[in-house]
Order: sequence, then C-alpha cells, then structure tokens
Amino acid sequence: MRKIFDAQQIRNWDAYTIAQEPIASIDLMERASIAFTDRLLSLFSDKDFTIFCGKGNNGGDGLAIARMLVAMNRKVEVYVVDYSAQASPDFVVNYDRLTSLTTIHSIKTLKDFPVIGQNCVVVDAILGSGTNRPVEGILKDVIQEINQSKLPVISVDIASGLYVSQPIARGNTIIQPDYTLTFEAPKLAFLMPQNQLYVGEWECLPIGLSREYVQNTSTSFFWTDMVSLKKRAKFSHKGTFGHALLAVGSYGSIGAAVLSAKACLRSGVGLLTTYIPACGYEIMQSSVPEAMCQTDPAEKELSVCPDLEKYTVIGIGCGLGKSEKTKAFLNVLLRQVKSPLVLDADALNIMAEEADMLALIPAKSVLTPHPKELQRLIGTWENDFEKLEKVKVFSQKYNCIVLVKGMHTAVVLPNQEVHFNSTGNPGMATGGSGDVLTGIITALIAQGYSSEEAAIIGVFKHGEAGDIASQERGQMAMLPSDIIDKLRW
Ligand SMILES: NC(=O)C1=CN([C@@H]2O[C@H](COP(=O)(O)OP(=O)(O)OC[C@H]3O[C@@H](n4cnc5c(N)ncnc54)[C@H](O)[C@@H]3O)[C@@H](O)[C@H]2O)[C@@H](O)CC1
Ligand SMILES: Nc1ncnc2c1ncn2[C@@H]1O[C@H](COP(=O)(O)OP(=O)(O)O)[C@@H](O)[C@H]1O
Ligand SMILES: [K+]
Repeated sequence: MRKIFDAQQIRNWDAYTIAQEPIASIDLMERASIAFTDRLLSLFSDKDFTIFCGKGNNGGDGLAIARMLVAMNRKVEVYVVDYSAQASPDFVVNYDRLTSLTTIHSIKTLKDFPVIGQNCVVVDAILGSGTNRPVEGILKDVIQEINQSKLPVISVDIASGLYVSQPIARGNTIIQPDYTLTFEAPKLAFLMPQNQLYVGEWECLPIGLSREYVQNTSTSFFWTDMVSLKKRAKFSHKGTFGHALLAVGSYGSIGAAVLSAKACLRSGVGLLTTYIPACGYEIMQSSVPEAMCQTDPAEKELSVCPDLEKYTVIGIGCGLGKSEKTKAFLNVLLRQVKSPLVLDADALNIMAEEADMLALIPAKSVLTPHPKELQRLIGTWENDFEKLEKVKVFSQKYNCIVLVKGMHTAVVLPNQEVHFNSTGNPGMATGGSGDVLTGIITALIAQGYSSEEAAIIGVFKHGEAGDIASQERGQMAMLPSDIIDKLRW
C-alpha cells in the first residue's frame, strides 16, 4: 500500500528531500531526468525526439533530458514555449548547460511551431505538477498543435494542463499523451475515469524522494499495489474459515449465482450455503457440488427469508431481480440479519428505491455497486472528485464500505480513507465479473478478515486474477469464469 499525495504535499515532499537528504534541487532534477531518459529510451529505442519545454521545473526537466539525449548522439529538437518572462532557477541552470550543445528554439507565436519529423516522439515538458490554472495564449496553441500532431506523445511527470489533485473544468486544454512517466508516486488525477484522455499508459519512476516524509505525512488516499494474507494455521478445519450464505439468483440469472458461489469457494471459505430460487437447484448442485444448496419456496425468485443465525457473513444481490416478492424478502432479511452483508447488484437497486432500507444496512457491510448502481444510491455527480466526496459521506453515514467499481476501483471506508486498486483490465468489463467479486469478498469476511481488509484485498486479487486471465486469453476472449480459474491465494 502506498500513499497518494496532493499537489501541495508533493511540493513539500520535494522540498523535504532537498533539505533532509540533503541534495541540491538541481541535482534532484538531474536524478529525475536520468530516470526519465532511461525509460524513454527503453520505450522508444529507434526514435528521434522533439521536446517542448515550459519555463518552470517541468521545463527544466525537459532541458536536462534533451542534454542527456544529445550526449548519447540522439537526434533531438528542443523548443521552449515563451509564455512568461519568468523562469525557475533550475530551468535557467539547465538552459545554460544545454545552450552550448544544441540550438534551443523559442516559440513565441504559433508561427514558431515546427514541422515535426514523422519518426519523432514528442516529449511534453511544458507544465508539470505546478499547473494551477487553465492554459491560455501560446501555451494553449502549442498544446492544441501537439494534440493534433498524431505523433506519439510522452509527458514528463503529468500531462501539461492537468491538475494533480483537482477536477479539470470542461473545455480546459490539456495534452493528450500516449504515456505519462511520473516521478516517484501515482497522482490522484491518473485514477479518475474522466481524465483517461489526459494520462494514457502511465508508470512511476522512483527518484529517491524521502521515505521519512511518507511516514510522517497523512493522507486519505492510498494505492493498493500489494496485499498481505493471513497464514492458514496448520490445525485449522473448515469451521475456522466461516460459514457464508450467498442469497442470489432468479429465473434467467442462476448463472450469476453460480459465479458468485464458485468464486467464494475458490477464495477459501470454510463452508458455503447458497440460497436460491427453486428453479436453480439442479443447476447449482451439479455445477457447484462443493456448496450446500437451500431453495426458496418460490420457483423463480427469492421470497422468504431463511434462518440466518449460523452464518458468519451473507452475500446478497447477484442476479436477484427486483420483483415485489424479492423486495419483501430483502426487507425481512435486513431486519433479521446480525452479520455484515456484502450487497451487490439488485440488492442495491432495491435499496436505492426504498430509502428506509438503507438505514437497516448492518454496520461494516460492503456495498459493491457498478457506476449506474452507485448513481442510484448517491445521485449524480459533476466530476469524479465530487463522486468520491459523495461516496465518503454515504460511507460515513451508513458506516459501510462502498466500492466505486471500474478501472482502479476505489474502496471507500467509513473512516474516510479511499484505497485505489492497481490491478485489473478492461477484459473484466463484461457481465458476471462483479458476481465473482461478490463471492471473493464474502469468502474473505467469512475467514475473519475485517470488512475493510476483505474489500481491499478482494478487489486487488480479483483484478490480479483478471490480469492473469487476460495475459492467457486476451481481453476480448476472457470470461468471468476465467477470473475465478486464475485466482491464486
Ligand atoms: N526539485 C523539485 O522540486 C523537482 C521537480 N521536478 C519537476 O518539477 C515540476 C514542478 O515544477 P514547478 O513547480 O516549477 O511547476 P511547473 O513546471 O509545472 O509550472 C511552472 C510554473 O508555471 C506556472 N503555471 C501554472 N499553471 C500555469 C498556466 N496554466 N499557465 C501559465 N503558467 C502556469 C506556475 O506558477 C508554476 O510555477 C514537476 O512536475 C517535475 O517535473 C522534478 O525535476 C523532480 C524534482
Ligand atoms: N476497464 C476495467 N478495468 C478494470 N476492471 C474493470 C474494468 N471494467 C470492469 N472492471 C471490473 O469488473 C467488475 C464488473 O462489475 P459489474 O459491472 O458489477 O459486473 P456484473 O454485475 O455484470 O457482474 C468490477 O469489479 C470492475 O471493477
Ligand atoms: K508535462
């Protein structure tokens, strides 16, 4: 798990490192530029480079990168966008270091914008984490020209014009890179779906910023890049790992019930009982023989709440449908249940329509809505930052864990922490992937993980299995069953 910092904290992190390591600011810039150049050349070994620089430290990086490429006899054209009379001190030092080695062109008006060679990669070092307002004038013109160039674009630290930790306004002009190589740590902006055009593929380049600063600085945003699991005790038995109930399925959606049950069993649950409509009995018993199966008196839907006493945790919602009988079933279940719930799909849709049901959510339940289901619960949002704020309010109000599913699923905790997931891929964007996740999280709670841990670990392992499945089959061919098949604990 890593911390994600906002723009001010990143500035402080640089300053702290400079003061405490200690290292001169210009030498830290050199370190960052070496890391960037190394990775740039491994990505584009046979390309020429056109580097656009601003006049702050991001531009300083661009000049240092240019110097390193020149020293390696690479073909490089360097342009400084002359949008301001002021330049940062480290920009000036790097300007002086480069100017005797190659021509540094200046862009004052659009007439100065070059014709870029077709073998070129464009390096965007115009604005970095210091971007604090929409770009105007020549900056805007240059960014628009680069975006229209159709050449590969790689941004230094962050796309010029994008804010590190604030929403962008509609109509802002921002570089649309193919890649972003960012220094040290992920930026909040990269994790927001609305910014996908302005990030491209991204990776972090370590530049040795202070570990101590990380330990001493608090944040509510985290990046889950690894998880730790509890060891199974040698003398454990099935009773050690909990008894889960999955209340799932309706006529036509027994597949969702089967997927959630298989995923639950593949995630270490001690005992699993599925509670399904009568029509699903043979399907469930033959496709998931490891699960016990209890049926509802109704043929096609869940209608009567079973005895819930013996269950450690209950997963509910996959393929449930929203019939009147099922609504009544859920209402009774919410009043009787004493264990935490994992609430998915139609369980959430029903609750979104019947607001008093929300007040009945047991403490530390996990809600796993996809974007449409989330909207039904919290209403609409102006931007992804506001969406997270609304989810935080909801999570605190109902003392539950809420997932914002998708690429980089956010797990929002009642203590207001937000944990973004690093695993997963668009091959998982297919019906049934969410049912698998419900089964996984239910199994983890059954085994004694806290609901918070279960959500964070479950989302990570779900995505990890999805990544293995996509490597083997490709994103288009993979199925939710393949995600279950590739779970490794
Ligand atoms: N020593 C350090 O602090 C390090 C900084 N590094 C680089 O420095 C960057 C941050 O540098 P800076 O803080 O100088 O900021 P930028 O280079 O992002 O921006 C330069 C200046 O432009 C101004 N500005 C912001 N938005 C503008 C807009 N829309 N139109 C016109 N002017 C605008 C700001 O006042 C800012 O001071 C990082 O992204 C990274 O690339 C790296 O070299 C690593 C080390
Ligand atoms: N582009 C993506 N990248 C990573 N994970 C994704 C992507 N699209 C979907 N997923 C994951 O797949 C799952 C889909 O869940 P959901 O939409 O509820 O599916 P269903 O209800 O059909 O089972 C979620 O865990 C989500 O995070
Ligand atoms: K940049």
